[in-house]
Amino acid sequence: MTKPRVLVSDKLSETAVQIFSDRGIDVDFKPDLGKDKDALLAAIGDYDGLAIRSATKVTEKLIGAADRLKVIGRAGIGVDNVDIPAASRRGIIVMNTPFGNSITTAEHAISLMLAVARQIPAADTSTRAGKWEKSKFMGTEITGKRLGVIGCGNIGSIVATRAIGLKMHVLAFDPFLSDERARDLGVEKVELDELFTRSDFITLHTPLTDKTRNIIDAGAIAKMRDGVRIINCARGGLVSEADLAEALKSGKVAGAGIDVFETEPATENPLFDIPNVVCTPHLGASTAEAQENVALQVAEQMSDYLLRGAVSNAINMPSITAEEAPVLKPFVKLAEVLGSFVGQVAESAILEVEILYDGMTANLNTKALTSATLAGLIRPQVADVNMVSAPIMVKERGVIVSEVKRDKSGVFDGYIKLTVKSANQTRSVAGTVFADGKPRFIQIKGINLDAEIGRNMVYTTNNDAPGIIGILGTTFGSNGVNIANFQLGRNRPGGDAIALLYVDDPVPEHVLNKVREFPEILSAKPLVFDV
Ligand SMILES: NC(=O)C1=CN([C@@H]2O[C@H](COP(=O)(O)OP(=O)(O)OC[C@H]3O[C@@H](n4cnc5c(N)ncnc54)[C@H](O)[C@@H]3O)[C@@H](O)[C@H]2O)C=CC1
Ligand SMILES: O=C(O)C(=O)COP(=O)(O)O
Repeated sequence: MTKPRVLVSDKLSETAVQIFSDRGIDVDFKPDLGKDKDALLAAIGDYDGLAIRSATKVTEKLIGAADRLKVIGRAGIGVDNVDIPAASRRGIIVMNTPFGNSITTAEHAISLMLAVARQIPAADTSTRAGKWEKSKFMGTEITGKRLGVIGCGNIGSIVATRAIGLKMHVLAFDPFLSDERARDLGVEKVELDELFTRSDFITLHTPLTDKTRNIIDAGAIAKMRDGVRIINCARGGLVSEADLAEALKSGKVAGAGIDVFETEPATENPLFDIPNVVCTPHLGASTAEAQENVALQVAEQMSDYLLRGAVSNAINMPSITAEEAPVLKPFVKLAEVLGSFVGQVAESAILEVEILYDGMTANLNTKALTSATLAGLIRPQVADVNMVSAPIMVKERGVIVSEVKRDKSGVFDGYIKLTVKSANQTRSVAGTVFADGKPRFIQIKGINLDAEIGRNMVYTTNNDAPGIIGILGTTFGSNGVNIANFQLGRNRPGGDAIALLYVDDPVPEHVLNKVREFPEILSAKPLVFDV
């Protein structure tokens, strides 16, 4: 295996570089490259992995030039700077480090809240200027005040518990916050409008999505208490800067603590000229501790993926642990082969896919196996597809996918059965992995068999009549096609029958046509499997 190559294009701790090198990965540490779009575009084609923070914008254009890229690792939480659908379509895994900087960011939100409440930056500047303006900087106490937390996930809940420690009453709005979790945290769960109308301070901790963009705008501010203070340590774009600036000028909003901006780096901004606004340059995650955490974690995760196929904290792919990866590998192969079989024989548009996990296969990572099945299924139509891109591509095509799990029901410890409904037919194929670690077909069209899977195969459907073995054996043999393995099956004597032949080399079309001339042979298809 050639050594994977990783580019670090943002200011990550050098711990990341050390870890990549120690794990045997070639690493280029170019912390300023992320800011230079053109240089990054020119360089990206040489790398298998890209490690970033928020300064590198991973656009569709960049992904289009990333011919070798397999993984993007975000040393941090927010991945709104990565075009995830574009990465998924190209089969590139996007992973983040969901906990490494959350305490640090929560602490920054609390710091900004206190700094705004007591106008510490302005008081500092004034004092250093020799003004001693004691009465100008009258503050507000936070004890007993209501803090509204919008988004009560990792960071929001840390902020909430810290604020409770500071004797604040916390109101939380988060559509995914359960009553039980709210009780455990000691917060009052409320709807957004109630949070707006009752809070003295409001802090934002949601990701930036189409739903959360401008969650605080003029309309939201109008519902708030006069003199409310707003803290944004999550993402610029959650708060309309123009509307906030107006509300600060009118006095409706008494102060704001802003770490993140609609456009970053923010060198000019409508908020900069307004007093009672405390600004920091996206420092939420910037502590030595957090930066060590996220650098270490992202480098370990990316190395595990590039070297061992383990997937953790991926946004666009189910997790696969390093221990699980080798166990799962033959079943991933089996799943791909099952999908590939149907994908190669299907003649009309696929409408529905059902994957049945029987016995021990139901206890494996079926999400990953389903992704592999889908990749095999659509690879005959879209060559450049893998476990990351297959689910999104299948979804884009409107195909309904379902998974069924059940206890062991037959002679095998477990097997996978794929049933695919297309416009004019329903097809099914089942397989398992034998003790030798190799996948086998055990059923096709409901007909039992035990077929070894080779790279080149021929699949025929035929009438159950005498002489089929002779027809296939003689026609192939007289045309120089060597058969490695031959499997026959039928649903009942004289009924539907199939044959599956594992051949040494691809069978030329003119030889298949000769086979097709026999009236007993209903169809003959060449198949290729990546085994
Ligand atoms: N300033 C900085 O340097 C940093 C900023 N961040 C930002 O903080 C954000 C939150 O991080 P975590 O708490 O770790 O994420 P998380 O995923 O644990 O929590 C986000 C919460 O927001 C909730 N949410 C989603 N849509 C919502 C909506 N419409 N209204 C209310 N709640 C909604 C989710 O249910 C979830 O509980 C990140 O997405 C990132 O953008 C994160 C780290 C550092
Ligand atoms: O982790 C996040 O979401 C952050 O916003 C931190 O950003 P940064 O890594 O400091 O550029």
